[in-house]
Amino acid sequence: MPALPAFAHAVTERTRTLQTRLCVGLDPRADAYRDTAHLRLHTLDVLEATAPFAACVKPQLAFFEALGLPGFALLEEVCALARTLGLPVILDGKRGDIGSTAEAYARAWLGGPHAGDALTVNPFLGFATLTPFVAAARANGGGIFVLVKTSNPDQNDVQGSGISERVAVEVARLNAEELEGDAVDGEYASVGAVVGATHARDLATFRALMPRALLLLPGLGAQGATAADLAPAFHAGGTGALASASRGVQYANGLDVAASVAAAKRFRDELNAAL
Ligand SMILES: O=c1ccn([C@@H]2O[C@H](COP(=O)(O)O)[C@@H](O)[C@H]2O)c(=O)[nH]1
Repeated sequence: MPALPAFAHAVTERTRTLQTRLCVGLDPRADAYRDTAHLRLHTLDVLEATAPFAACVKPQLAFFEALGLPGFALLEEVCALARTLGLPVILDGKRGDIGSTAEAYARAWLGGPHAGDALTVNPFLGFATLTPFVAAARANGGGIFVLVKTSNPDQNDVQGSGISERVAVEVARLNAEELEGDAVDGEYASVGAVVGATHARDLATFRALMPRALLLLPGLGAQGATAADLAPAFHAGGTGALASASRGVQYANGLDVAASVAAAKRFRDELNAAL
């Protein structure tokens, strides 16, 4: 059997060791701060203070890109601090394009100077768009999370009528190709899937369709999803999924970092209680 992908293994180990299934999202919005220096300090503070309750961290690239060069510098700092804290980094960029451009995105975000351990990927251009991302993830011991069924209510406009299920089957195919042989409980391949925590009734279906995929479940907190509904996304032993909250942690009570810590701890505890 090939070596376990480092990203999936690291997340699963951290889940087991720290007993947390929470992914802390960082969406540093410029209008919440006096200036970029203030944004930088608060974002790094939130990351450091909430790390003990987190299985991983998910910076939303849009908020860093919106800051221009200082945003890229901050992203590097976030990734470096996360590594120091032992936190795997999922970059939420939702990239995807025709082959040559997808290759450049994959080089940039899964191997370049601002690289994370994993990246969210949009399959809308067709499954071939996934190829460079899958190759980069496998080569670097990283991961990707393919958008299967996003958390927003209007996803159905595009993802309904069986589209999400088709993408899920492709994710499962890629993972079966990677991890040959019988499934071993608690082992996951490089290709994960985004399934909104807001779709509680569909979680069991997507869990079954993609047995070797880590599921990233955004929508906890601000979008109304609650930890109590998420048990079907997990395997026995409580592995296989990461529930993500961004505003609900970073801005739990304005810019009060103690409130961010309390929120992260509460989400962690609620997720554990739901299993
Ligand atoms: O289906 C998806 C995929 C990604 N997101 C991103 O997650 C966070 C959610 O923020 P909250 O403050 O926890 O609502 C944000 O960066 C989204 O772009 C998502 O919401 N849904």
